[in-house]
Amino acid sequence: LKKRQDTSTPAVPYQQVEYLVNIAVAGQKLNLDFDTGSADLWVFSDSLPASSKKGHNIYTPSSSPSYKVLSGHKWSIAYADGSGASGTVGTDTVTIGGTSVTNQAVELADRISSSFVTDGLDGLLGLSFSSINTVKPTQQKTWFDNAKASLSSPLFAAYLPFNANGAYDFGYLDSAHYSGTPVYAPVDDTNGFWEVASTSYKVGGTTHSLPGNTGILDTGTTLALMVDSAVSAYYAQVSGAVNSRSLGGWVFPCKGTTLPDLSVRLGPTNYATIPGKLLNFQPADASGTQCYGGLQSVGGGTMNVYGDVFFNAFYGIFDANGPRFGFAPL
Ligand SMILES: Cc1cc(CN)n(C)n1
Repeated sequence: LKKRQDTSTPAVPYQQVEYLVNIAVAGQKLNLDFDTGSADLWVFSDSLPASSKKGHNIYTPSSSPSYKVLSGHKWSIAYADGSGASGTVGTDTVTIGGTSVTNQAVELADRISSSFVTDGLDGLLGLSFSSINTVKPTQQKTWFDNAKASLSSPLFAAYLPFNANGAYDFGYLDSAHYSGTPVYAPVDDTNGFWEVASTSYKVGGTTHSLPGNTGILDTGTTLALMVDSAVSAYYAQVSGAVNSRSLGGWVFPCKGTTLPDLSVRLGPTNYATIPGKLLNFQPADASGTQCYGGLQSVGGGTMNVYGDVFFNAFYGIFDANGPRFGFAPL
């Protein structure tokens, strides 16, 4: 698994950093973004315009003897960051690590939004619940849903250390990827996400309650996105922090700032503490004067999004038995 840092200045509320994993679709190797916040497996296909295909690995169904068209099926997905893709559907054998799934729905993109052209990925592999897969008229299952019966345990775990190679462990927990003992929170899959109760947080020695709030564990989102009251309370602890419209979110002086830790409650009991040093995402402007925060606003609603910033601090365990989400410090 390779981490790719998107170094462009954020023009949108948060950047997409891809965790690229090499998978083989019928022997054709592709770098896919493993996304626990969506349920579609889609790939750059040869039906894309030549300009979109440049620099990418392209899946060519015609050169795969095991590919079958899923006739009359279409898909179309729109992500929270404004990106999107759509196309047709087939099935093929998809192998990750040592596990192959035959007749896996592989969604062929014939249209993709511009951000995917510049990103180093060749598609996405959805790892949320299959209930939000976008294929019509017959909804399709995720690779994990199809694979889990053949795994030693019906779980996978995300190991995504900051600025280092990471891994996804399917079917087992790798003790080299975490410390201590994992703690677990019940998952409510009603919305198709790995969603847990997240009703309070701690910053600067104060505990703040967020009655009725939840959080989704989303490896496809780069940052931690929380409701505005929490984001304001956090940056109130950071001198010089401002919410900059022009820079696309909360920024603070790069020089001389020590960011506070942020503890978020996951489930009924446990808090996960993200060290402040992981909450400095990147310089927000060419001069490097202002730095862009790893915590940004989720916009409206009561659902926080715990993205890669969270996984930079915690091994994340997605366990279909329950379902439940476990975490342990890296
Ligand atoms: C492409 C993509 C995936 C996600 C998270 N599920 N976002 C926000 N964008």
